[in-house]
Amino acid sequence: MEEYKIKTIEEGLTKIEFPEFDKVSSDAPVFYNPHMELNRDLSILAIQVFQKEQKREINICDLFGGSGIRGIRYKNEIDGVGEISINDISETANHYEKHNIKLNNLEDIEVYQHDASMFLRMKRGEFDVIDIDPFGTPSPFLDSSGYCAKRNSLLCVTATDTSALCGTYKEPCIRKYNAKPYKSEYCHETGIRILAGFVALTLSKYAKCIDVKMSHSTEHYMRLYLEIKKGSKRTDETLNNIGYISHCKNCLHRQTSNGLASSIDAICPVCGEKLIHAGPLWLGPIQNGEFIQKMIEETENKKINSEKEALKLLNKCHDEANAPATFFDIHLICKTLKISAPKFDLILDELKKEGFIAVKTHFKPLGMKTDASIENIKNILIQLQSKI
Ligand SMILES: C[S@@+](CC[C@H](N)C(=O)[O-])C[C@H]1O[C@@H](n2cnc3c(N)ncnc32)[C@H](O)[C@@H]1O
Ligand SMILES: [Zn+2]
Repeated sequence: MEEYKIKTIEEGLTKIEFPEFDKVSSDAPVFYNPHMELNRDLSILAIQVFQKEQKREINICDLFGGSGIRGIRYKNEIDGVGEISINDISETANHYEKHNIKLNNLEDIEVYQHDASMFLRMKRGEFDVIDIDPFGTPSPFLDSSGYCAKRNSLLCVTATDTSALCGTYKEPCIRKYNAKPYKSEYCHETGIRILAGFVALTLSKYAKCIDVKMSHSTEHYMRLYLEIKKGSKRTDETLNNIGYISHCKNCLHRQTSNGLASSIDAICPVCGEKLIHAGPLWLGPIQNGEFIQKMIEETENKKINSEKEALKLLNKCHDEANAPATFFDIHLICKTLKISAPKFDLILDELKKEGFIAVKTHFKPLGMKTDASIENIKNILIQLQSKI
């Protein structure tokens, strides 16, 4: 093994060492990204909540180990964990994973060197939690995850190819997720829904289906926490959540249509312009309020460095749980109306007074989720503007 200058970091209760590098990149001898600490902290909360709900010891697979930080933190910081399997295709990564297990005095962690898909194929039904954290897209590993995942298990999925999911260019999204994206003001939500839809469709061939417990889009990545259920009838039912979002870029109206091959309106019912479609994607819930509330409460029991940021995100995701798909960008609507934006909280209050759901979203600082129509929203903005 080559001699490297070693860097030591601490996350939660865990200490990790790996070869120092100048820039976070897949070229580093062993990959470590400090910007993913929030992702790892939230994973600890989500897996702990899952373990408590299951009321049993859980075995976890850290499929793309890198320095081993996830698997090692999961063993060190989550109660009720049995065996951990850390896998990575890189021999250097394996070396540091073993080193870091010793550094933290841990037992019941095995290190493997396999291609991720091969590993999942070999270990069918052995894991209660599978954590997929690859470079870029998780797409090539989802089929074997579907094959491996057992009934009532948790699948945690990271995607860092956000430009594909958000539709900066549509071809990569079609290639990787077999879905057409659209780069609207709410494209990060469309991206999460495309990812969830692709997982649901991929797993369905194994008669497995998803129940989204929590999801978020943060900085350069998206993350999903999915409880996996089994059964063909159940899977058929959840596939009713697959559909399309249609958007009018003239008046900003949007609508959803469930079903893979259902008929979709071509023309905006508000202004008569042509609608643009994104999908197939997941139109079912992408936040579970009860699960997220338990994650919020779990922060009391854990030492996480990102606590403030984690709580801010979790509270917003919690409030989004009962809101409909997509959100409105207040600045963009005001721009089309050629008025200045009233205070955000005033807009939310006014919509709520009129009986609508109106909440902020973690996706965008001035994003608003509501069941009000674009016409309702515009009327309220004009009324509030006239009072300024
Ligand atoms: C994004 S890093 C993992 C980071 C780690 N989970 C963390 O939180 O720090 C991706 C890792 O996957 C490994 N890898 C790449 N292709 C793989 C494959 N086909 N099968 C298994 N591991 C792979 C790389 O060696 C790298 O360590
Ligand atoms: Zn329109």
